[in-house]
Amino acid sequence: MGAVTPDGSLPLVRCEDAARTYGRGPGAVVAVHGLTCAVPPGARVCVVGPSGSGKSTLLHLMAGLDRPTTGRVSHPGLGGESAEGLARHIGVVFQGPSLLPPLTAAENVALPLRIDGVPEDEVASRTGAALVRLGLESLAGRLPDELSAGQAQRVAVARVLARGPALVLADEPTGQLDRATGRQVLAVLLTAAAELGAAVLVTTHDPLVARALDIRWYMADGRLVQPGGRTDTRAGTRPGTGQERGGDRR
Ligand SMILES: Nc1ncnc2c1ncn2[C@@H]1O[C@H](COP(=O)(O)OP(=O)(O)OP(=O)(O)O)[C@@H](O)[C@H]1O
Repeated sequence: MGAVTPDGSLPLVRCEDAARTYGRGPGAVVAVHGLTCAVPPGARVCVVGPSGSGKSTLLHLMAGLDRPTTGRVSHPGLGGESAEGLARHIGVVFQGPSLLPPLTAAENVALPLRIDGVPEDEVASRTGAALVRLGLESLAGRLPDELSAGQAQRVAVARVLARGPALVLADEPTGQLDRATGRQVLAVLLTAAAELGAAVLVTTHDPLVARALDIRWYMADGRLVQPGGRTDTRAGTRPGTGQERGGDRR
């Protein structure tokens, strides 16, 4: 547990001097250098930076999919640190195709709920609601092969949102879509997350995507930097302020 965010709530995720190095010895790559940052409930954060700047590594650390080599990543606002507990509270949207090919769109959305042991009538209602929220009800019976890339990505978003996460982490969710489709997918993601009260953190290279979010963190060479290029040793968030970097960070 740790300090609260400016509005008094515990951050959903907090990185304290978290670093991740891949490999050892002379070939080691420091993907992120001691990052300190936090995402409070309901925040809409964009992590912007060029390819290789460490955005995905940061997202994986926040999701609990990877561990920092040094420093700490914690989830004080999510009431538990186990991997299983985190998976229920954090939804991850990946860049590329992530649907299971033999399952229909609806079955893909329902699968994590079934794995969670949700009763079957509730699986049906939550799946239906998620598909409607993403405008996919007419595509519920289609297989992934029968969907466009944008439709498939919307199903992936529906699958994440059906579990009712407190935090959605989206790694370049529009990276493989054309610009118009990408914007549409991002818009429905943000609207649906807002309806559910979920915080969102999106990584992107695309300044247009970044503009759709309230808070922008910039990364370069594994560090959080200010837009002008200075290293930002701590990034924090106050939801809805449109700030470029944090004020009170922890
Ligand atoms: N599994 C790995 N093994 C070795 N190096 C890695 C590994 N994953 C990432 N890296 C390196 O870590 C650095 C940061 O990579 P990361 O994928 O986090 O950047 P990114 O900003 O998300 O890039 P992109 O926008 O291209 O996805 C890069 O130099 C990358 O080559």
